[in-house]
Amino acid sequence: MTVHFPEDAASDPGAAEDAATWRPLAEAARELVDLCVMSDVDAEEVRAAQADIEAAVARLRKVRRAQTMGMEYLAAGRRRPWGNPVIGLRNPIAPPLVVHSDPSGRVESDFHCGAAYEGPPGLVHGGMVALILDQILGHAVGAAGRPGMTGTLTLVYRRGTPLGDLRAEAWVDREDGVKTWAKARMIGPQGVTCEAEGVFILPRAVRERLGLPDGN
Ligand SMILES: CC(C)(COP(=O)(O)OP(=O)(O)OC[C@H]1O[C@@H](n2cnc3c(N)ncnc32)[C@H](O)[C@@H]1OP(=O)(O)O)[C@@H](O)C(=O)NCCC(=O)NCCSC(=O)Cc1ccccc1
Repeated sequence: MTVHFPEDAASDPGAAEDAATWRPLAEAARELVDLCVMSDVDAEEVRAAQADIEAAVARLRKVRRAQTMGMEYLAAGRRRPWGNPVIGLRNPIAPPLVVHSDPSGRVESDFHCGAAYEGPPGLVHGGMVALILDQILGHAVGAAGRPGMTGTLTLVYRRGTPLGDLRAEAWVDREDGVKTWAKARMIGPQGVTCEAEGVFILPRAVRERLGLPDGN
């Protein structure tokens, strides 16, 4: 089974222009998220900032899309994962990761997790670690031409993942019929912090739509 879905740039000619408009907004909002946690200004400054944010929100909500970006672009046969919470360039809660991949399914990303992702003091929340590893496992199977949904995700937290600069790596381990196993690891300054394995399956409904025989 080899399935390739259209890549953003090739099938989405307006993407660069739209990204130039929206990316800076998300970057500003990301810094805002960080400062909601880290700022130490006085109460008067906080209230003034709140009024500024409310003014920006009033501008942005003048026009709201009818459905999410994922759904809208899927209907047009394209992909624009800009709302994705790990890689989405329009999503302020995404670090965001820039993921590099090759056709064998090896993927890697160097990224930064700041104070907004803190779980235990000084450490990245374990759910965030799982989120990031799940995402890059998905990239690995997709890059290898075997995209799918996570069926089972297994995580082993070896040591705490410190906030700051991090690296995530993933690769395809094996495949059997419609199932693909991929492995991933999170790496901090002291080495591997978490190892993950995912079983990815292209849902039956999609297999049937694409005319893919089960088990091949
Ligand atoms: C699609 C599936 C997982 C499986 O359904 P169907 O296609 O109907 O399965 P079918 O019954 O045809 O069995 C076929 C074979 O598979 C086996 N098998 C079955 N289930 C499991 C299992 N759970 N785990 C392991 N194996 C399982 C089953 O035994 C059989 O094996 P066999 O051939 O006999 O050896 C469905 O339950 C589902 O949609 N779950 C929700 C998934 C979801 O929401 N995930 C989170 C969102 S994704 C995300 O966020 C990450 C991401 C980020 C970026 C990019 C990409 C991804």
